[in-house]
Amino acid sequence: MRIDIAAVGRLRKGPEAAMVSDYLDRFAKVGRSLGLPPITLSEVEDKRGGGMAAEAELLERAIPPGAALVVMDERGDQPTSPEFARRLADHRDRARDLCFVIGGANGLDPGLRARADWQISLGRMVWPHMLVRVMLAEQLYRAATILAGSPYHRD
Ligand SMILES: C[S@@+](CC[C@H](N)C(=O)[O-])C[C@H]1O[C@@H](n2cnc3c(N)ncnc32)[C@H](O)[C@@H]1O
Repeated sequence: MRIDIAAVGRLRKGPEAAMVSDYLDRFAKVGRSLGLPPITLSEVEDKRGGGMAAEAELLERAIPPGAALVVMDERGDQPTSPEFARRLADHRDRARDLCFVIGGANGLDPGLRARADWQISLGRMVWPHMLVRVMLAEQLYRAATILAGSPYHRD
């Protein structure tokens, strides 16, 4: 199994980048004993201003073939953290690759959203995509701690 995050835009050095890196490191440490691989983050950038369609093409290239596609979108499902953890474990148990996709300032191409296996919302409000990276990385770490039975998550 592999787990990827494909995101539009380059995250410069700063607090968000530090938090993403910290949560992904923590995920890798906890995940090791759970059979969860370290997460790979790929950033895509369309410098020619081609909008959502051009970004979708770049994202498609970053999504590993055959991976279950999970798009982050405010219109999606709102799983609880334990439900999210179960879904992660389910993919691990079926050895299915997983790729989370985060759009840029324009949002995600409707075609990409339509072909997603799962659309996850972090609430109905729209968040800046850099914060969505932090929140997703934290939820992945939280999911790993739930699967490990550690007390980080409290219902
Ligand atoms: C600034 S938002 C783009 C908003 C854009 N106006 C739209 O209508 O989609 C950038 C990206 O962050 C993610 N995002 C923003 N808010 C979110 C939320 N509440 N839940 C899940 N993902 C969110 C989505 O992937 C979105 O494409």
